Amino acid sequence: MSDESRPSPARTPAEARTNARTAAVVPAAGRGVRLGPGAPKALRALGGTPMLIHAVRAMAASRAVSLVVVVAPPDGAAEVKGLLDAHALPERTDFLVVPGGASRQESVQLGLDALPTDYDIVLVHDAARPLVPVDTVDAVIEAVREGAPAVVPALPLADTVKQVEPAAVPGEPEPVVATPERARLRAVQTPQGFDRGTLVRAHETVADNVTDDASMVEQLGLTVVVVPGHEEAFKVTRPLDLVLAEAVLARRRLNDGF
Ligand SMILES: Nc1ccn([C@@H]2O[C@H](COP(=O)(O)OP(=O)(O)OP(=O)(O)O)[C@@H](O)[C@H]2O)c(=O)n1
Ligand SMILES: C[C@](O)(CO)[C@H](O)COP(=O)(O)O
Repeated sequence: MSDESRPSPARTPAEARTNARTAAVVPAAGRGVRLGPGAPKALRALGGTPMLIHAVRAMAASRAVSLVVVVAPPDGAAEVKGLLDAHALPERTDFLVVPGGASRQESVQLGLDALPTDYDIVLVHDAARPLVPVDTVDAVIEAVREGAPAVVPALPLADTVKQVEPAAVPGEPEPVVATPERARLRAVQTPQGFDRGTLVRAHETVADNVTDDASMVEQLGLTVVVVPGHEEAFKVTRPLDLVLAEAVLARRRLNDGF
């Protein structure tokens, strides 16, 4: 039998993923209680543009991402659709908007339910991380394409971390019970990337209210791998984070000359 007529060997899952289509689910349904009173966090302005639009653009900046599913505040789907219509995305990128749920896990699940069948790689990206650079997005996708079932971008920690016994009475000093070895700790960011079947199974299996999708995959007993995260992929959680995000954006605009 000549080489040409020989049937090609069965493809491994990793090979099958080389040409897989990639979608990003962007949970944006949170209130942003820690940021303080105001509109839902994802709709608050950063550099004059809603944080959510920055996050969606960050996903669409990757040439590999052809669909972004935005999970809107439960009563804000129409408003979010209007915002996305008003802020152009690259022509290659479609978007869908679905209403979110009461927890982050529920919101991600609702986003996954809306995904068309022909997407095999899924990114989950917090709307609250509006400034993640495209190189980080691409590194996550590349690691999933190469065969990892779950990939997280992460950074080493700058602070020492203590494990404490939470105080019985709020405000009382908390006793330290352990100091984990810092060199082995990482602060995890998004987008987290998944083989779609793995993420769907994780959400079907793990019923707790988990805020980190990759940890659900860990609970299935599968290996999650880390790629380098980026300082600018930080999560806007508290008021000072918004000040920092404005400063990062202003520096980018200065560097880009607009
Ligand atoms: N019911 C929820 C809760 C959170 N999220 C999203 O999950 C991401 C990460 O959550 P976090 O930063 O904790 O946002 P909030 O839950 O809004 O913050 P807080 O706990 O301060 O209210 C955010 O993009 C948020 O919009 C969501 O889609 N649905
Ligand atoms: C997914 C995440 O951003 C990874 O750091 C984080 O777990 C979200 O947690 P939050 O409590 O919803 O902020």
